[in-house]
Amino acid sequence: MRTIEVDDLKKTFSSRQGWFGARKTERALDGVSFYVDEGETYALLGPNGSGKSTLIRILATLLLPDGGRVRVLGRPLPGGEAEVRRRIGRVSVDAAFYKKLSARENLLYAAQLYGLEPAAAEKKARGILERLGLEPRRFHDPLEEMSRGMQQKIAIARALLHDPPLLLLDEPTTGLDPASKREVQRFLEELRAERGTTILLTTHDMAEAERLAARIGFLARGRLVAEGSADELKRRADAADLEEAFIRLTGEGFAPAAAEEVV
Ligand SMILES: Nc1ncnc2c1ncn2[C@@H]1O[C@H](COP(=O)(O)OP(=O)(O)OP(=O)(O)O)[C@@H](O)[C@H]1O
Repeated sequence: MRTIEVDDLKKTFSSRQGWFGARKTERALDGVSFYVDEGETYALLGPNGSGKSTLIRILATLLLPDGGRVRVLGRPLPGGEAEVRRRIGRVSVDAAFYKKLSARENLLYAAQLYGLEPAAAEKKARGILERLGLEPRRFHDPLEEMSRGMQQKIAIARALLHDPPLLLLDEPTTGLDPASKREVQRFLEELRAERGTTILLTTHDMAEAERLAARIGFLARGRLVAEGSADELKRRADAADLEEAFIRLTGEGFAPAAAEEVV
C-alpha cells in the first residue's frame, strides 16, 4: 500500500518587501511527484531552501498546496486533514513546547490532546526517552534548561506517543552530537523493524540518508531531480559517494548546508 502519494505538487510563496515594495514570489515546490510505500523509509536530500520543509508541512496538513494531488494514509489533502493529523507523528527543528514546563508536563499535555491515558502515556514516553539515551532524571527539568539535542529527543517521544503509522521527520538529527545522532538513527531503524512504521525524513546528512533510507530523493530548487537507492544513485551518476552523486545529478553543491551543521 502507498502511504504517501504525491503527484505534480506545486507551492509558491508570495511576500511583499516592506510596506510598498514589489511582490516577490518564491516557487518552493515546482511539480514534485513521488510515493512512499507502507513500512518504507524514504529520505529527501537537498540543500537549504530546496523545498524539503515545505513538502513535509504540506503532508502534515500545515500548509495548503497550490496544485497537484496529495494522498496521505489513503486520505486526500486537502480534505482528510482531521484523520491525517490523528495518524501522523511530526518532528521538526521548530518544535513548539511550553518551555517553562518540564518534559513530563509537556508530554502529558500532548497525551491529553491525543486522548491517551496519562499513566500509560508517561510509561511509554519514559521508555522511548530511555532508548534515546536521555537520563531519566532530566524528565522533570523545564524544557528551557535542556540543550537543543535533548529537546529534540523530547520532540521525538512526543511524536510517537500515539503510535502513528507514519512519521514525518524534518531534519531529526540536525544539531545532535554524534552519539545522540547514532541513538536516534538506531531507534528509527528499530521502530521500522518492530512496528513497520513508515518514515519520511529530510536531512542534509548523506550518511544518515544512506544508513536509514531504502530510497532517497534529491530535491533541488523545488524539483525532485533524481530518486533511487543510494547504490542506484551513485551508479547512475558514476560517483564514488552520495554527495558526488548529488552534485552531478542536480548541478548543485551542498557546501552551505554542510557548513551550517554543527556536530
Ligand atoms: N512561509 C514562507 N513564506 C515565504 N517563503 C517561504 C516560506 N516558507 C518557505 N519559503 C521559501 O520557500 C523555499 C523553500 O523553503 P523550505 O523551507 O521548504 O526549504 P528547505 O529545503 O526545508 O530548507 P532548509 O534546509 O534550510 O530547512 C525557500 O526559498 C524559502 O525561502
